[in-house]
Amino acid sequence: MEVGFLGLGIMGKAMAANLLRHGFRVTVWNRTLSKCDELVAMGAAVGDTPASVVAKCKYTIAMLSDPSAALSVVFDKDGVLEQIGEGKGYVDMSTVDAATSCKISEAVKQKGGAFVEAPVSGSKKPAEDGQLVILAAGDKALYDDMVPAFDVLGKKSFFLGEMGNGAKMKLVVNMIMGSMMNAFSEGLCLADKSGLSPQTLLDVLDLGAIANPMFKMKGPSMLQGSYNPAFPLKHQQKDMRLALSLGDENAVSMPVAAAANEVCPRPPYLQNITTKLINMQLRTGSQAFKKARSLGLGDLDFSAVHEVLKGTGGSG
Ligand SMILES: NC(=O)C1=CN([C@@H]2O[C@H](COP(=O)(O)OP(=O)(O)OC[C@H]3O[C@@H](n4cnc5c(N)ncnc54)[C@H](OP(=O)(O)O)[C@@H]3O)[C@@H](O)[C@H]2O)C=CC1
Ligand SMILES: O=CC(=O)O
Repeated sequence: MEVGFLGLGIMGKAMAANLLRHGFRVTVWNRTLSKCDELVAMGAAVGDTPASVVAKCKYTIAMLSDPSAALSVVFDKDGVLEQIGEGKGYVDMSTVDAATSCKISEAVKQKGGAFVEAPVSGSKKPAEDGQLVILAAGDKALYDDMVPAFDVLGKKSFFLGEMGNGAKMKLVVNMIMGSMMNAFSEGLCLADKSGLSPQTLLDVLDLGAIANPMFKMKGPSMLQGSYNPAFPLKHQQKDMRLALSLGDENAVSMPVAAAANEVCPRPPYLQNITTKLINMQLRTGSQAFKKARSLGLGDLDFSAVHEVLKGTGGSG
């Protein structure tokens, strides 16, 4: 099977390499073209532009940073839309909001092509190991065509129905993950400040009902203040922002997610007012992931939010 692959960041590079290792013929493109070299050494071909990749390949996958990148690669000059058409499929695996997926879907369909959104759960290591969880929605026939590729990239694919459901599911998952990371970081700080060994806390957590791969993998490096990026903090902050916006759209109050993002001590005059007002303050106020980005930590792993929560990153 031949596929195009647009976007060779942390995830895209690992995913394209995996496809190559499993015998797929892959044509890659990346905005910074030099990042294609490693894939070429593994046997990939290179396209000069997204349009040229789509012209060559029946199926093209994208793995890009955010909604603006996803839209740019489709709609800008030399973009996907210039060559998509009858008999071709486009699969965007980036984490974006449902509105972005729907906009791309409509444009691709108008040109006669098929579109599937397929964001993934799982980070750099699962991408390298083909252990992602794929959250797809949209054109079912294209989804079925892509199953051989999804089987290489992931351990399980979900087809979630209408366009936008993949994006929404991914944002719900990452909203939970971002809140958990904040709670975890606070727990490490609390253990430390109250005279307990944070390492012993990790051991205790790992044996109990809330043991999970994220605590196990990130905990030891957080204790060392080491944040080599697997999932960049700037992307987690984007996901919190998009998830909170999804909450707003659906009138779902999410005080935990909002509070987990918050870093400013609440001023006393706000402490006794209604939950609704507090939520407004949290959503418009300084937030932990935002604060971390503003301190220049956006390219580190998202666990670097720990620096803000423990105060060394300079809390607001
Ligand atoms: N890392 C992770 O653990 C996971 C990430 N995700 C999601 O997957 C997506 C990719 O993540 P990841 O690989 O970590 O991100 P990276 O930041 O490592 O890579 C981002 C990619 O997007 C490209 N890009 C950014 N802006 C533009 C633009 N305007 N036009 C064209 N290309 C652009 C970059 O190109 P260039 O090299 O030129 O900068 C790069 O190829 C994100 O949506 C993220 O939220 C999902 C699950 C896990
Ligand atoms: O989006 C990030 C992940 O780890 O999943």
